[in-house]
Amino acid sequence: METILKTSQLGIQFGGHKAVDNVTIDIPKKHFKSIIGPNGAGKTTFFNLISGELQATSGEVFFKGENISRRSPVERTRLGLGRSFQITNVFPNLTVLENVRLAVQSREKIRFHVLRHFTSYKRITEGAISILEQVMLTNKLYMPASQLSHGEKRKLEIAMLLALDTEVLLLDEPTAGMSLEEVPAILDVIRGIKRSSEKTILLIEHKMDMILDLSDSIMVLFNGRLLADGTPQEIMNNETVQNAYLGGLYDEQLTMP
Ligand SMILES: Nc1ncnc2c1ncn2[C@@H]1O[C@H](COP(=O)(O)OP(=O)(O)OP(=O)(O)O)[C@@H](O)[C@H]1O
Repeated sequence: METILKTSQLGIQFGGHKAVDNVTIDIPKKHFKSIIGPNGAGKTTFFNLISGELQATSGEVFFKGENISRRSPVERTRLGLGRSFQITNVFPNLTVLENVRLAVQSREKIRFHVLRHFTSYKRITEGAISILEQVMLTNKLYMPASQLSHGEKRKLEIAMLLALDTEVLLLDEPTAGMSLEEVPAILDVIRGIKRSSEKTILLIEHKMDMILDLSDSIMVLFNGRLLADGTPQEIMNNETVQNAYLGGLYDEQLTMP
């Protein structure tokens, strides 16, 4: 399968600390890759280097063969790399539908570099509703965003990311801060996006059940370095990964209150 995203010896240093160190990966189109590793391993920093929030101090990022290492976050979004916090913030007093409609409108602006959009109100509303169907929020269309539960807010964030309609989605811990009861709903949403679309998805998560359920491949970061990259089966059976991360993770989960 054709490569859509590639990093080559990518790295960034903060002071003397290499937060991401020499990471080379190749992600095929329509692939689902999860990124795991202990706290502080460099996962979010790696996302920031891909999305352009941070400029690499070494190495390169390629999107569809083009070196995008010097491009801004907005330019990268325009090319097709979407990350949830790049989009307009959620407006708490606006309804769910109004928020997603604005996100659809902002896509038109990002795409066509224009300050005024000429797309019809009806088409934008229909687009927004179809995205809200995907994230299972159509029962909350007219609820102000501020009144949503935490889990529903994360669904709204995913909806606003989908509204950008980028080929690559970067999801950074979509279940963070959720109650255990809310997790299956987000899992269903992500599973649905994976099943029904042409998107390439990169997911940072700590919940191993979810990762194993969704991933085509998993990369493991440890101290900024790529410790392993392989199928879920290969990663689960990898002794180095077991020793460095998975063993500890399960101990942690077992001792959690
Ligand atoms: N802007 C920054 N300035 C200085 N240090 C930073 C900056 N961003 C990240 N770091 C450091 O880089 C390392 C990697 O952080 P990062 O947030 O990428 O880890 P992570 O794997 O996403 O962790 P977590 O699972 O806790 O979210 C950490 O030591 C962090 O303190």
